[in-house]
Amino acid sequence: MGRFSLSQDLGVDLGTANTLVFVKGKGVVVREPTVVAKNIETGEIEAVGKAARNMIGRTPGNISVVRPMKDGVIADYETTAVMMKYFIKKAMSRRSLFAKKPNVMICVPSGITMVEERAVVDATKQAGAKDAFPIAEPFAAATGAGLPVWEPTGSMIVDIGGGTTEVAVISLGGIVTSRSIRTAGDTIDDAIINYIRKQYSLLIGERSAESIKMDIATAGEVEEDAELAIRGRDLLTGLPKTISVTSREVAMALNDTVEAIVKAVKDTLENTPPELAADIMDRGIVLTGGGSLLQNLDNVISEETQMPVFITEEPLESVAIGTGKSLEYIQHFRSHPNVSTRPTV
Ligand SMILES: Nc1ncnc2c1ncn2[C@@H]1O[C@H](COP(=O)(O)OP(=O)(O)OP(=O)(O)O)[C@@H](O)[C@H]1O
Repeated sequence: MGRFSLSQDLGVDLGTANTLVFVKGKGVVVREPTVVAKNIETGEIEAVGKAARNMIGRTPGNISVVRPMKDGVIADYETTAVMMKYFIKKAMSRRSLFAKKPNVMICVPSGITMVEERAVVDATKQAGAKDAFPIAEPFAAATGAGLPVWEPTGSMIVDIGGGTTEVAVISLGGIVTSRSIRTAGDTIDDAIINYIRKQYSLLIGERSAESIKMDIATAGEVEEDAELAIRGRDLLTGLPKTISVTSREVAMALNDTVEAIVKAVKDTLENTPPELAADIMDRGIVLTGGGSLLQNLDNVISEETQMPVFITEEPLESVAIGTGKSLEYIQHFRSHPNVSTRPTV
């Protein structure tokens, strides 16, 4: 198997919520929110990543904070390219900035269209890559989670990110069957915002919704009810107001979203050839992505599918690690169109 040996090749997880950069030989060196703050009047970039995220909902009129990725694909091309350039530069050591441009393995949702994939490849090159190699996100996630993706055994991965949930069964270096739905962490935040608006006539920001999700939200039945005070703007009086929400009511608000994720898993299992389904029964389903940290979601998936379910050790990093690791097998990918990696022209 031919190997790429350029030392500064990179793996990039260009996510809807977070962008991570993996440097060969070093591991994940950049973990930043996929957020950019722009000055609307001058068009200049004011902040990128964490600094920009801290500005969400707190900007004056001339600054706009944008999330250039939506549902796993590029929503704002120029901003994505500028942001990636910044992250790639940050990831590379100063010495290597003068060396050759890096090859970049970049993950894309498995349900991506050719046009959307082309945009990712072009943006990566615009950001400074010599060449860009797209890799299907669930394949990268499974590789990063340490599953035996190249072996003749069925591995099932469920990667729940910010914008997409990717479910795939992998065997012999290829995706045997998969589902990609645009329901994930962001959908949960939106469901929380909508619930609080309807129930309490209170408008809360996306960061408040995310803290509700991380602190008290649960999938399925709630055993121990928890409460959280939350601030927003009263839609009736227009004034700031604090209310208290419970995990039980939030769990109800999330029912549809959780159901959609469970359905994607079940649909994929239904399409899985019996031998591979037997392997998955033995080895279990592996969850990755930040969304897999929603409390009790692993148990709900396990109950609904009657399969063992495990959350990987570093759910937020699996895709980036897998993307980086896969750089070594680039030639292999070229002969596996199912993995979605093809050489770019
Ligand atoms: N403890 C937690 N509980 C629930 N959700 C969480 C937790 N931690 C992170 N998340 C959610 O995980 C999501 C981000 O996950 P991740 O970084 O894997 O996604 P991404 O790769 O950016 O998105 P995508 O793969 O869809 O493009 C966000 O929606 C975030 O709110």
